[in-house]
Amino acid sequence: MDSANSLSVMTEAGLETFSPEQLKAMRDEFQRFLMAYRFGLREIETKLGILREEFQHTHDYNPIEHVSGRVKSADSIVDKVARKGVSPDFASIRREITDIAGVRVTCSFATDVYRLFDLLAGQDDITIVQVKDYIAEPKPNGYQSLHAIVQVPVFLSSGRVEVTVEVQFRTIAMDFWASLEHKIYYKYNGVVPDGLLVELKDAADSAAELDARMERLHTQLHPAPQARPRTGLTAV
Ligand SMILES: Nc1nc2c(ncn2[C@@H]2O[C@H](COP(=O)(O)OP(=O)(O)OP(=O)(O)O)[C@@H](O)[C@H]2O)c(=O)[nH]1
Ligand SMILES: Nc1ncnc2c1ncn2[C@@H]1O[C@H](COP(=O)(O)OP(=O)(O)OP(=O)(O)O)[C@@H](O)[C@H]1O
Repeated sequence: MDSANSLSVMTEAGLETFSPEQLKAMRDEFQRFLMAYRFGLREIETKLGILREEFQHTHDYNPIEHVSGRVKSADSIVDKVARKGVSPDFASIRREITDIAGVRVTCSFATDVYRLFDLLAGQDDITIVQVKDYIAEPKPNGYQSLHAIVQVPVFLSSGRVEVTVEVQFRTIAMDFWASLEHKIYYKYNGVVPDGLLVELKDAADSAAELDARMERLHTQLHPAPQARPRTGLTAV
């Protein structure tokens, strides 16, 4: 073994030494593991892009303000594996860490949040693993969003794999609040002073009120479409 380039690591089995070839194989396996998540992310982004474009064309209305996606960094995965006490093997990480690929869909109105969720969830290649509705039941700190853990098929040269993706649906106001709260949480290392927590909860309530007002105004501008007289024509 080329001891100059080998690496010794203390594992549960004791001190283990890895050769350069073994290290390269581990790196390749990790890259392949992450690659599937990149493809899964792309599939979901494509589905959302299609819904957005088709909705604009058919209804002259765009329910999506913004879509952002990310694959968790290696450091962030390692941190989360340690924090949650997940066994450090690919099968366990795949099963337990469900937000390695994540997409955030920002809509103008809460009705669009649910509409988008229904349109994505209703697609027959999408499997819904879990839904958390923090809009119907906000977190105690005021956080609101609709979270869905979904699986989407990706076709690799080795065959079909189901990739898990976390999709967060929220309004602009919810997103504004969440990004500020995230910054505050990190600035105070998770120990936010009580006064700030109260202000944040108050701001979340104001954001929810603003959402409700904007939705009411929007409904006046765009009343729910009336049923059209039947013409015998079928729209595609
Ligand atoms: N800013 C902000 N983001 C949140 C909050 N709660 C959840 N999120 C976001 O939503 C993600 C998943 O949250 P949950 O669906 O509640 O998942 P969980 O059960 O807490 O599991 P984790 O993925 O371990 O956080 C987080 O990684 C954040 O991106 C919150 O209070 N503030
Ligand atoms: N589903 C998602 N879609 C898009 N962006 C996300 C999603 N989840 C988190 N992010 C963003 O990705 C960035 C990196 O986050 P990271 O993956 O390190 O941690 P996290 O998911 O926020 O938290 P945790 O590791 O505790 O689950 C942050 O700016 C975060 O807001």
